[in-house]
Amino acid sequence: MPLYKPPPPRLLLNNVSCMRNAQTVLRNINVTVHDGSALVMTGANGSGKTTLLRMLAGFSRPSAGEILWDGNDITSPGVFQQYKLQLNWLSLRDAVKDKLTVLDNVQWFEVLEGRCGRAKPALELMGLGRLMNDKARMLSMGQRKRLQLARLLAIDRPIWLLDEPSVALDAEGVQLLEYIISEHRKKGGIVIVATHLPIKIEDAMSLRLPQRFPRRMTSVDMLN
Ligand SMILES: Nc1ncnc2c1ncn2[C@@H]1O[C@H](COP(=O)(O)OP(=O)(O)OP(=O)(O)O)[C@@H](O)[C@H]1O
Repeated sequence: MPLYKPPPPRLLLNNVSCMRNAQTVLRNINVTVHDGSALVMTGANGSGKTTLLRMLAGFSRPSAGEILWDGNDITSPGVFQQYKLQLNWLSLRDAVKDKLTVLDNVQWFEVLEGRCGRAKPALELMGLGRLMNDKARMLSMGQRKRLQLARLLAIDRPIWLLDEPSVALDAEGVQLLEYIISEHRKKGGIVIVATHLPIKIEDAMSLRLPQRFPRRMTSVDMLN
């Protein structure tokens, strides 16, 4: 009788390490991520959160170890072309085009994705409905972040890589972020977040990256 072989995890970080300028930024990271799960990365400034997200996005390669998607190394050329279509990337650099309207800023990405009809509902959900026809340069920092989140919804890819997604959001914005993350996971989506600020994500795995250098006394310690 053939033995049942469970499917590989959607993502597997297998002993991933990263060197930058001859220094180790990340050492032997092991994480297993299945559909519908969330991973929250925390750690001091410079501990490597963005570096790990960038490797997951395929912008850079691990110096040792491997990142597997459905059991395949994401850096293999044939695999990477498929893998990158699974990703939705949100970073502090917002890639918002100031000269375009708020709606065009979302629809443009939607069209590139070969989709239509999601931009308006996504902007409404993120509370930007009445600003849709304004130029994006009119938006505040928090509104720009909401626009980025509307893009995630309009593009609707399964793996979300979010670098500091709650920065600049007000309390309602953070609740909306938590809501869309929860809804995405219900559909089997994966969410990987790097954050310094608390975000409520149910049953999330947590990865606290260690401080890279021995901590020196700062003026904050002296004040305390
Ligand atoms: N392209 C690069 N070349 C050299 N060093 C780099 C490069 N990118 C990042 N680093 C270094 O790698 C370390 C980790 O940076 P990273 O941005 O991943 O940290 P982080 O945990 O996201 O920090 P923060 O909380 O400040 O956002 C830092 O010391 C940084 O200087």
